[in-house]
Amino acid sequence: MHTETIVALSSGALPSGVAVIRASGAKARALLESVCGDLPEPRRASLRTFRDGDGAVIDRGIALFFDAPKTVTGEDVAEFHLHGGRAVVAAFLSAATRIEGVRSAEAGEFTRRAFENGRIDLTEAEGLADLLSAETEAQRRAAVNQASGALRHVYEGWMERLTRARAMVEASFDFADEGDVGEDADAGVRQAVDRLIGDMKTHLASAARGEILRTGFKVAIVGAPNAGKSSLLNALAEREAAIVTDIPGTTRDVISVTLDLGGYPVILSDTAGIRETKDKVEEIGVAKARAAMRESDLVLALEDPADAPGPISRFFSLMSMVKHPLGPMGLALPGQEDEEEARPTRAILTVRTKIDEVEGSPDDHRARAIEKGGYDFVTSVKTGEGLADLTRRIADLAREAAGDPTETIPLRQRQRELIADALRILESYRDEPEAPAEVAAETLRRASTRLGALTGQVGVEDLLDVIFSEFCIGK
Ligand SMILES: Nc1nc2c(c(=O)[nH]1)N(C=O)[C@@H](CNc1ccc(C(=O)N[C@@H](CCC(=O)O)C(=O)O)cc1)CN2
Ligand SMILES: Nc1nc2c(ncn2[C@@H]2O[C@H](COP(=O)(O)OP(=O)(O)OP(=O)(O)O)[C@@H](O)[C@H]2O)c(=O)[nH]1
Ligand SMILES: [Mg+2]
Repeated sequence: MHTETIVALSSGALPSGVAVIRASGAKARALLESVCGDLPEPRRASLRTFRDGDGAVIDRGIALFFDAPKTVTGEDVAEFHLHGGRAVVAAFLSAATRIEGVRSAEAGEFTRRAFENGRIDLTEAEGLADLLSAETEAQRRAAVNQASGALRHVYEGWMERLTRARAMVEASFDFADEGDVGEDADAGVRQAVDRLIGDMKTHLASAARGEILRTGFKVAIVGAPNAGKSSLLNALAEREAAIVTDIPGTTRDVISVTLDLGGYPVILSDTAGIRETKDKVEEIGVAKARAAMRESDLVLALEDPADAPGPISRFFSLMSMVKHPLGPMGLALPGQEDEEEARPTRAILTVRTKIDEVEGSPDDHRARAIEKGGYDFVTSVKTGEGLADLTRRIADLAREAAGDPTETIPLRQRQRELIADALRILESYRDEPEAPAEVAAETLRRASTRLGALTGQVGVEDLLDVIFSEFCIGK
């Protein structure tokens, strides 16, 4: 139990309509009594005049008292809803921290107390951090799922199964000279551990998809100089993010914008036109373009009507630059199956740009261009043709790659490493069936400390500072 009471502004930037100040700890009652003149009835919004230590009025607002232990932090909690002016909040915080035993909260300290008092586990705290930083609908849905205990449930289930297996191994010490009983128990434990290994592997594999919710679905726009790459980026981003000129070789650096497409975070990168060049700056740009292509989940290969090679030859020359290409049909190419840690979707879409420069009715030349070249899309930033279709396709691919946000698990590196560690240990148990029971018990114990660290049950003390500093002050 903490002796100090913490207080902070929990609502957003000032000025705001209403500012919410929270306090947590043993002095929450004293704070309420001092500021409001009385202790409001628990869990009822009460209108009060807030006064400082000298009795001067700070503001008139709503006060709330939540009595421990069934509160968000597990401690007594006070809330004050004030008018959201900078000076109002400053005066209130200064009056509050003048009370003995009350100090300003550090980043994430309310959540940390909730964790330390067992109100939430570490995966739920991490889910809350994700919820606060969620910018798209899919990110929000995944985060609220995790903050509500979806991962906790999975990891506690694993822990329970492992604990049962350990109990049986430890019990088998006593059966050492009773032959049959010990062997039956041993077979049961081995089967249980095998199943656990299988479930953990499935979990890690589906987490690889969820990672796209964290990093964004990466799309690289590539093509020859002047193909209309920067124009397309600007059109999709709906702002002038990249310089556009009629001079081939305008773009040198990779220019990225983050979009919300159908609720999925998409990072769209404009790159330098790829060509042989003697210009040192442009050459570096071309190298960066190739790197961006390799790191992307989707490549948009652009060609304008002046481009000679045509989409198919270009497609095949692009393939040699992409690490794990999937054809436009989503088929993996032979000998280039995804590595385990690689992202599931890699695709190339060919785009014919500047279709407005071609004579004829829009419908005619779309039909002609698709027939002639087999482009996936024909577009014009002048008329807007094809842009909505292209955007929809990118969003679809992002959704396919990331999976359903209520099921995908955007694991953190910390979690992935702990699971991989526990897996390695369990596999070493599996692979040494002749090991003495004492050794087996020790191996399983080591695996269980890794699983315990996932939910924060064990061995995370030095990690907590890192995890909770991710939050803002007041959370
Ligand atoms: N004004 C305000 N709004 C807020 C918060 C807050 O602290 N203050 N929250 C801050 O994050 C979130 C809500 N989270 C909360 C989670 C648990 C409890 C709580 O008191 N739980 C008890 C009692 C449940 C009950 O009475 O039904 C419990 O779970 O035992 C309160 C808020 C979002 N909105
Ligand atoms: N008519 C027409 N012109 C376009 C279209 N898209 C781009 N352009 C023009 O084509 C020229 C090149 O466009 P950019 O977007 O700078 O081309 P880029 O591929 O980024 O070129 P680099 O950065 O040099 O590789 C500019 O003059 C654009 O105005 C289009 O859809 N229709
Ligand atoms: Mg450009």
